[in-house]
Amino acid sequence: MSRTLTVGIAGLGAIGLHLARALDAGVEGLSLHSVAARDHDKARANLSGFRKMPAITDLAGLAEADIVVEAAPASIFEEVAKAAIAKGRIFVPSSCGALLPRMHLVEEARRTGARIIVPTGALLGLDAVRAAAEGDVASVTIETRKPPRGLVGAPYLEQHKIDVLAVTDEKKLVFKGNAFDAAQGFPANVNVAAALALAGIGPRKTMIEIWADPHVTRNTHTIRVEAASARLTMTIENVPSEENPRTGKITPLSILACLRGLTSTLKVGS
Ligand SMILES: NC(=O)C1=CN([C@@H]2O[C@H](COP(=O)(O)OP(=O)(O)OC[C@H]3O[C@@H](n4cnc5c(N)ncnc54)[C@H](OP(=O)(O)O)[C@@H]3O)[C@@H](O)[C@H]2O)C=CC1
Ligand SMILES: O=C([O-])CC(=O)C(=O)O
Repeated sequence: MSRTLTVGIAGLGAIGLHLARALDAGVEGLSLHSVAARDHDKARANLSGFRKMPAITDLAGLAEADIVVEAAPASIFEEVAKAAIAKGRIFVPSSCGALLPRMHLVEEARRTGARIIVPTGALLGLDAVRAAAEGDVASVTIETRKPPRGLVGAPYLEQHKIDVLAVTDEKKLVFKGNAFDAAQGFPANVNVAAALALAGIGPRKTMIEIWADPHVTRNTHTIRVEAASARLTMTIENVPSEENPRTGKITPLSILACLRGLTSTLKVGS
């Protein structure tokens, strides 16, 4: 019989709170152990209806759990990651764009026996991309189209004085480049490109276009892969979450599915 794995969650926002609720409702093989939040009073209020109250801890305290899920702003990614990896835990990052310039954490995990498991998150088809990348891949591209409010606040837009809220008529290409640069310029908007890059041919070769599109209501991502084994064209249209329009509602569900796969007897997909 496999044992129950405990879960700690950093951040109780669009991803973290939904995931915490799902775990509290009961998932075989998993138990919610602790959460870290910026505002503990708000966290206590959010957790008040829970069947079993998790500990409210600081970021380092999360590493007492077997699995640490990071669901917080990218700015605190390293603190969460380092503590979990130092203790040899399973680290599941949401802000996976923040992993790209910190690949030394993978080396550190190798040393401590930790695992870093990047969930598919708001994207799709990473099983097929990983499979294709076991063979020869000529190109991987992603086109991201979001309602303008889903891009507000990105440092790249501020640096280039692009006011996405003024995009009300024609859709506008606001960024074209590689996934590494996109993750720096849009740390809260294109984690999907980082996950795709890690699944496939890496952040410098994975190319992305980001469009502010007033005609879409959903965060829409289209992946195209040209490989020796297959040609992939896949689109996901994510319903933005109420709490954070940058984040698709599918993201906490994807992380839950990922966590379930860590303990389930029957696992589907690679
Ligand atoms: N991999 C993927 O496919 C996706 C990744 N993401 C990424 O996941 C991350 C989380 O997204 P989302 O849940 O939408 O973000 P939210 O902004 O909704 O939630 C983040 C939470 O973190 C909390 N927080 C802020 N500072 C700290 C701190 N020092 N310690 C503990 N908690 C803190 C915030 O609290 P407060 O509100 O009180 O400040 C908030 O509750 C983001 O980096 C986002 O870009 C999002 C979508 C898809
Ligand atoms: O990748 C992200 O950070 C979020 C995103 O695009 C989505 O939720 O569709």
